[in-house]
Amino acid sequence: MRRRLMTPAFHVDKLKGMLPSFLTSCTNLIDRWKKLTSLHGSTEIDVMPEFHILTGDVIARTAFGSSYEKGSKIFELQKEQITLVLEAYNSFYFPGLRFIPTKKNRRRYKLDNEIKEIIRDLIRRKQQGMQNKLEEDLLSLLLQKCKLGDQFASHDHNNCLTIDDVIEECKLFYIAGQETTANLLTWTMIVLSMHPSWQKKAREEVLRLCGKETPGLNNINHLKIVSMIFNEVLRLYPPVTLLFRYTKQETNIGGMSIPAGVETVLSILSLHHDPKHWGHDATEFNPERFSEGVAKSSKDDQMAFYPFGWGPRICLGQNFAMIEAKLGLAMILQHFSFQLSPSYTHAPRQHITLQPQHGAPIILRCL
Ligand code: HEM
Repeated sequence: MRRRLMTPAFHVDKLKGMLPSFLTSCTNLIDRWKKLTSLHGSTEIDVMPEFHILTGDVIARTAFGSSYEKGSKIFELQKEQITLVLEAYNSFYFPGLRFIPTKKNRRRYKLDNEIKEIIRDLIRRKQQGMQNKLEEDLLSLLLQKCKLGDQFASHDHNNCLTIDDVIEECKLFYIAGQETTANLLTWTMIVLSMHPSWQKKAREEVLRLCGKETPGLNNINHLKIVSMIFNEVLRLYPPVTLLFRYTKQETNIGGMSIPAGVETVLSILSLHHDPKHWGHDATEFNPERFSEGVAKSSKDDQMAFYPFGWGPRICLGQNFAMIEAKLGLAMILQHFSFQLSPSYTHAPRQHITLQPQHGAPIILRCL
């Protein structure tokens, strides 16, 4: 039910309305990089944290509209919370530990309350503002789906979101949308630095379609080479490497019977690197394999490409992420050329998402 109510917020028409927010964040990134390169015409920079700033900024603006600064504060707190949760996950465990008021647990409760309080306050303000004019941000769109009656009730309603649902959705936008898209852009910069001929092809395409003008939805939709590159990066370095499914009832998959109550794991990473589907060059970067589209990309024409999952739980933010990534990369290619720093070490590691373990130091040159 939550998914059905959330889906319209990611409809292409709604994404069009969010374009100014995408462009503001991308322009801020380009301006920041221009300043950094202004003295010598070039500079070395770790692009991974840069893309975290970009994608966090995009989500804060698109999720919270005019209140994006408060939204950014939520994300900062959430980042701290995720770090604490991961620490707890990786440390010694005994039942009930999370209820003991240790220093870290107290900090986690405090963060949780603070986040919820800021979101409640944002919702209150939005609801007051919505009586005057409709905003196009995700929070406003979700609130239009809420018949909250008692504004701060958290009991279940039929066919609408409760205030607690809205809070959870706001948190999910950030968790699902920030790091994944930042990783896609980070790996793309790394791979295009390793393969300068593809960097050149991508830049030529962007300049042919957009010149030096700020790109819009019309021209980014025609970026074929850039799309092929993104697909190949998503195949080799999928930000989400595993999909989990729980069998509610006995299920048959490919002739194998799986009883109810079993947690199954699909390794997207293994599937994307399997020579059976991708041929002898499965581990190599070759965007040409996507030249006739995703459906014809694998050797045996069997669908073996699942960076956004599949089926009823497929990523809701897929179009959102691709618009953001295309705008960001197109603007970077318009303004900079780039190569890997000699200090770069290639070490992909899975840390929630697939990331370069030692960062992505890149030398940027202003064009
Ligand atoms: C390159 C970027 C991204 C990748 C690779 C990615 C990948 C995924 C994957 C693999 C899933 C799980 C699907 C499944 O279980 O079958 C997922 C779910 C989800 N993603 Fe994304 N995602 C990306 C960006 C985003 C963005 C930008 C947003 C929102 C702004 C977003 C929102 C969501 C949501 C809400 C779900 C949960 C859907 C549900 O449970 O029904 N994602 N994503």
